[in-house]
Amino acid sequence: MKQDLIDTMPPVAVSRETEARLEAFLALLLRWNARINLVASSDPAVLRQRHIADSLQLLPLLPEGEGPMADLGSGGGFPGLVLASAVTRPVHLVESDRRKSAFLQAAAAELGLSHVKVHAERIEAVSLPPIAVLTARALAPLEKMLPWAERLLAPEGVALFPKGRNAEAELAAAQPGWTMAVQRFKSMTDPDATILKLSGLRRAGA
Ligand SMILES: C[S@@+](CC[C@H](N)C(=O)[O-])C[C@H]1O[C@@H](n2cnc3c(N)ncnc32)[C@H](O)[C@@H]1O
Repeated sequence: MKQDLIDTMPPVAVSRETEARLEAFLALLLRWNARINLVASSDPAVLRQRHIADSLQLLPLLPEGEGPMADLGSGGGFPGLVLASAVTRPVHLVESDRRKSAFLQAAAAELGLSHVKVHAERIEAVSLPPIAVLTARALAPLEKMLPWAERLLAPEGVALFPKGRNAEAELAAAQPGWTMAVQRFKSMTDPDATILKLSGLRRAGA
């Protein structure tokens, strides 16, 4: 496994249009969160920092171009729907929980994000076009996600996985059986977190 040193994330600026979409998204999230459990906190300041800013920091790491993106286990829309508010490429959100996927569908419609497609099904079964950039936050250990990533990514595709303090342990556990290049980026929103950028993911010996 090729490993690169940690890079520091650049600050993320978004357009006024995206900011307005994110404010509308926040209002919708708070409304739905009163009925279904989408996020633990209902404090707008916490949601802006811990969820919206945390998701937006992936923006500068997206590969160039308009190749499709997929976010696995999107939950309340993090990071997938937040990123979709700032990009024009097709975005697939995969979320098997029916109530959460209904929220994602309603949010995409209300924000006018016609490039978003919500898949209310399990990652293991979902059928997607070859994916240029795959994201997943707080979903599963790397060991479990790599086979999903391998199945869904285009040959030149990259995966962006925000990870907590166990990032290195997860990498070590997942390493046997895979070749890939790994870049690490320090999270701007959580001093203990690292964003892993994986490319060239292949089964060892394949
Ligand atoms: C802990 S939540 C994280 C949600 C969001 N990514 C975030 O960071 O706030 C994990 C989400 O993944 C979904 N999920 C877990 N396993 C899944 C699977 N195999 N297929 C589809 N969705 C799955 C769950 O329903 C849940 O909404």
